[in-house]
Order: sequence, then structure tokens, then C-alpha cells
Amino acid sequence: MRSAPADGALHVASGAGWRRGRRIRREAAMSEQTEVENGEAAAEVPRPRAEVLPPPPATTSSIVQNGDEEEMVEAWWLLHQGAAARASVWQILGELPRTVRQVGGFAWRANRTATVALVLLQTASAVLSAFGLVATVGVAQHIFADGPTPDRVRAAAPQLLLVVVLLSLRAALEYGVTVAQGKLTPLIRAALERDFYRLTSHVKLEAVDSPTWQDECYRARNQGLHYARQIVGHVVTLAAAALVLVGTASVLAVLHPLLLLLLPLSVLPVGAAAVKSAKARFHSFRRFNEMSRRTDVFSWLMLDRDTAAELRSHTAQRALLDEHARLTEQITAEDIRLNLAEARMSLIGRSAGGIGTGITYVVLGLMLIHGWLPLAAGAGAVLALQSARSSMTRVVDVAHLLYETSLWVGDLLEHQQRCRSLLPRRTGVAAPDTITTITLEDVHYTYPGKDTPALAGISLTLHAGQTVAFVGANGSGKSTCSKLLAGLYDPTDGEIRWDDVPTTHYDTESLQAQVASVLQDPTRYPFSALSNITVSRGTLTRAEPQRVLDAVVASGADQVIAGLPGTWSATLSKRFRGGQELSAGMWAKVAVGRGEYKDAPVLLLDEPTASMDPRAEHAVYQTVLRGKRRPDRITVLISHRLASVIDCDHIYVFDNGKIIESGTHQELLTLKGEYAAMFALQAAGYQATKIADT
Ligand SMILES: Nc1ncnc2c1ncn2[C@@H]1O[C@H](COP(=O)(O)OP(=O)(O)OP(=O)(O)O)[C@@H](O)[C@H]1O
Repeated sequence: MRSAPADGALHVASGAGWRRGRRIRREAAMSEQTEVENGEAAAEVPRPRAEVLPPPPATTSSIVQNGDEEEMVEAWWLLHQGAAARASVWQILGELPRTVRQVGGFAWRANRTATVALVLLQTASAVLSAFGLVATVGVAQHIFADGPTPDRVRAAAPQLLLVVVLLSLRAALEYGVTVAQGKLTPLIRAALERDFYRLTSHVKLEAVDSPTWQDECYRARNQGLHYARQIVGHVVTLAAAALVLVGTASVLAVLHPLLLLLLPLSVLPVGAAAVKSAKARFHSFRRFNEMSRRTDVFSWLMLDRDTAAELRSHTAQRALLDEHARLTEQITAEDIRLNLAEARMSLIGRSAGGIGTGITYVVLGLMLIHGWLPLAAGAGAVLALQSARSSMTRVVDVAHLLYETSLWVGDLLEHQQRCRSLLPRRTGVAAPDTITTITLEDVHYTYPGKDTPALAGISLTLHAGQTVAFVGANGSGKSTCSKLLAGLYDPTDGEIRWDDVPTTHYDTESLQAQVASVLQDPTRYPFSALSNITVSRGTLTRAEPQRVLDAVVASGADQVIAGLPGTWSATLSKRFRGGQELSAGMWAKVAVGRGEYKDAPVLLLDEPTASMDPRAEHAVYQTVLRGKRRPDRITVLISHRLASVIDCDHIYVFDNGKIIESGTHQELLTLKGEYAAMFALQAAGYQATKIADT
């Protein structure tokens, strides 16, 4: 690093020192300008590093080509889609106990009373179903008995009444099941959703940078949470159908033990057909989904407000419509093909089921002929077997659905577990709320998944009351360094110390709370103007009125907010009715106001005024940087407009993750290095205009 011959006095901490230093530096800047006019320093303008890029091909595809199914199948978001179609019956059955236990756990934690009620009511309903069947058989026995018809009907009447009572009771119990399920489902989903957002919004920034984590997160949110909503319903339906099957078996055993043998004969072919058609349905669903996701991209581009202006200005609507139409045609053809395939599958299923039923009735007939079974019991058996067959179909369908659903929910839970391991450091020690020095010692930082470091040995010391600037070419590491200062990343090597205590000693979040960052591209919160300021102190609903006002006056956002209908309560987003749209410069003022309101001992400003008009920029520098609303504050300014860093106490010039020069503006000009060259280039632009004007 080329260091300017700085003496300690240049690290001005007092207000008087700041102003004196400013005057001296101004004079130096003016004499430097003369040098620029002579064209001396301009000769050292750094050359951009060159990479050789070959020319592109003449034709290209958008996001999907005909026949690129392989790529679609392997897309990460499809991980579990169609898993039920691929799994064997044993795999599906093997997963069931675990899933039921898991869902039971969710339900128990969400609401114990509703869970107990659900289990009891569901079981009672199944028992009533079985009794209902027995009562129906009783009715049949009377109807098929010997004697005159009026007598037989009269004899059947009490049993008939019992059937009606049992059915009504069952309806009441099922209502109870629906109510308990209706309570549990939203509670479970809300609990999972709360956990999901609590964990994902707290994980280290590095994790958020990782594409793998992003993929997982997207999948967990879009699929996991979606399926979590359905899983209770699936378990309840499966339990109901399975209990009815058990009830039916008991009824058959009561009618005649031999009838139990007829049960598998009747339900297994139906079950096999249901397995086949469920697999076909899942397979088709998966393929259909893959394709519609592609069209969604185009639909979104054509509808979204953010893309609307550019789309029109490029007159690119036609190109997008063509791609959309091409994909829609493929989807339509696929849709028709799948519908026909499903129809064929259903025909095969029904035929298999029909054969099974035929065999059952033949056996039943033989039993009746040989007198093994009274006619009335035979009629009851027909009813029982019919109910068993429809329950079996339901069991198979729901078991498939539940299998796939449980994979997605399992994915969500795994993601949550991973997030727990990615939470920021918790040492139980809070960072101090006043800081005298921040020292970076040989700090290295490499972004996850990258080979080259973004910071390669940064050493510097920042003092309370100082304003320092980070300058340098794009991608040289300035923002990364400020993020490390903000506690958003930890060095991969080297150390950061606050008053000689390594920052790893403190809770990460407590460090972050002591740093106000105004980032390059500030977040445009779709909240009220007031919440857009208070959010920096971790609240959207509570404000310290005078402090808010001082902060927005300092940043110039007071004029922005005063001009909004509704002022403080105006919603800053057109996405909501009555919302207001701010310009980029206005947003920048709001963001600086937000940083000021935090009133932290460290303020990091990453190109805060890039989109502001010259007057607004000047005002921000006067109040935020020079006005020193907090005299003990360490302020770091990142800027490409070198005119704005002239007055800083110290300037660090970054290049390729290293500091190559540092000093005051004057010292750096004297050094005639990279900074002097960049400054000369910018100053020459203004100078040329001045000369042309005169
Ligand atoms: N989140 C990230 N993940 C991976 N690499 C990143 C990330 N952010 C920045 N980088 C890389 O780190 C290097 C330094 O980037 P950084 O944003 O710190 O530069 P900068 O000096 O602030 O640039 P600019 O002046 O353009 O804002 C660059 O090579 C950049 O591509």
C-alpha cells in the first residue's frame, strides 16, 4: 500500500480541527486543479482490466427449448414432484407411521384439546359407521325374512330407526371432526410459517448469499408451507378411510368368518387399480407443472409493473408473446395427451375392479347356494364389501398424496433445521454502545463459492469522531469492507476489534445494532413514511417524534414527506391503494434519514447520494457528515464522486481487495497515485465544461 506521509494530527477528531483541516484541504484542491488544467495528473488514469469476450452466437433460446425435458426434470424445485409416482407401495406404506407421528406432533403442539377431540371424534365416527352397517344388515335380515311384506317392513322399522339415529350421530361427530380439523390446520400452518420466517430472516447474511440456501428456502416456502396446510386433512381422511375398512372387516367377521376371505378378493384389485391411476395422476401433474412454470415466467414479465416500462420501450411484447404462445401450445398438447392417458388408465382400473367384484359375487353366490350364509347376511355382505371397496380406493389415493406431501413438509423441516445451524453468533455478551476505535487487522474475506477473495489483507484503524472515505474502482471491495464493519460478515481470516476486543467476543446482533448502514441500493419498504424511518430502530409502530424529525431534516427527507398527501402516514408503495411513488433520489433521502434515526456510534454510507440532485447532496454532506450530529461517531463514506470525499479525515483507496493508498485528500494528490489520477479525471470533466462555457 502506498501510504501518504500522514502524521497523527491529520486524524482530526475535534470540530475545530475538522474545519481547519477542511480549509487547508480546500486550498490544496484548488492548487491541484491548476495542475489538472495543465493536464499533468490526467496522464495517470488507470486502465480498466481487460477480459476477452468472444462474439455471441447468432441465435439463442429464451429459457426453454423443444425437448429439453432433461433440464426440466432436474430442476431443483421439482425435487419431490411426482415422488409418489416413483415410489413403491411398500415405500409409501413404510413412510406412513412416521408421517402420522409427525403430524400428530404438530397438532399436539398447536392445540392439545383440538387434537384429542379430533382423534376421539374420528374414532367414534368410524365405530358408528360399523354399527350403522350392522344395523343395516339387521334391516336386510327382516326384509329378506319369510312372511307377508307388511309384517316384514314393520319388523324392520325399529332397526331402520336405529340406522337413522346412527347416521345422524355420525353426521354430528363428523361435524366435530371438521371443526377440530378446521382449528388445527391454520394453527399448524401459522406455527410452521412463524418458525420458517423467524429462522430464515435471522440466518447469517452469508447463507442468504448462497444459491443453495436460496433454492432450499424458495422450495420450503413455496412447496413446504403450501403442503403443510394440507397434511392434517390428508391424515384425517386416511385415518377415516382406514377405520371404515377395519369396521367393515369386523362386520363381515360377525356376519360369517368366511366372508373375511372375500374382503381381500374384493378390495385388492380395486387397490391395485387405484395405485396405478394415482401414479399416473402424479406423473401427469408433475409434467404439467414443469411446463406451466415456464409460461409463468413470461406471464409475469408481461404483467409486472416493474418490467412494464422497459418492455414497452424495447417494444419486446411481441417477442414475449411468441415465446408464451410456443410454450402454451406445448402445454396444450401435453394436457390432451395426459387426459387421454388418464382416461385409459381409469378404464383399466375400473375393469380390474369390475373383475374383482365379479369374482366376489360368484363366491358369495356359491356360499348362498350351499347354504353357508343366510340370504339376509349375503345382502349385508354386499353392502359391507361395497363400502370397503370405496374406502380402499380412498386409502390408496390419500396415501399417495400424503407420501408426496410429507416429503415436501420434511423438506421444510430440514430447511428449518439447517437455518438453526446458520444463525448468527450468540456469545451472551452485548457490544458496547460507545466505541473509541475500530481496528481491522489483515482482514481477508472470500464470498462463499468464490475462488478469489473480495478482501485480501485490509488493515486500518477508525477513530471516534472521524469521517473516512473508501474509494476505488467497481468491485474493488469497498462495500464488502463496510459490510464487515457492520458485522454482516465475519472475516474469513484476520481480525476486527472494537476498542481492542475482537468482535467475535460479542453477539453478532448486538454489533449490528450499533452500526447504522445506508446501503447502496436502499430497501424501499412498502410501509408508511414514518415506519420507513423507525424501522432502523427495529420497530414499525413506535417513534420518538423529535428524533425522527431531526433525522429527516438532516437527510432532506423532511421536504419529501411534507409533500406527500398524508405526510407521515403516506404509504410509500403504489402496490397499495392510495400509495405514493418516490423517485430514486427521494428514496435515498429517506434511507439516509433512516440511518440517522438509528443514532448509532458507527454510520456507514455506501454511495448514499448517488441519485440525489446536487443541492440535496450538498445538504446531506453539510448536515450528516460535517454537521456531526453525534460528535463521537465513526462515519465511513463510500463514494465515486471524489469531490464529496475531499473533506474526509482519511481516504482509503481500494483496488482488488486491498488498500493501495491512504491519506488525506491533499496527501493523496501529492502522492500522484491512483487517487490523484481518478480525481484528475473527474475534475477534468468539470473543467472542460467550464472552458467551453467561457
Ligand atoms: N454477495 C456477494 N456474493 C459474491 N460475491 C460478491 C458479493 N458481493 C460482492 N461480491 C464480489 O466481491 C467483489 C467486491 O465487491 P464489492 O461490492 O465489495 O465492490 P465495491 O468496491 O463496493 O464495488 P462498487 O464500486 O461497484 O460498488 C466483487 O468481485 C464482487 O463481484
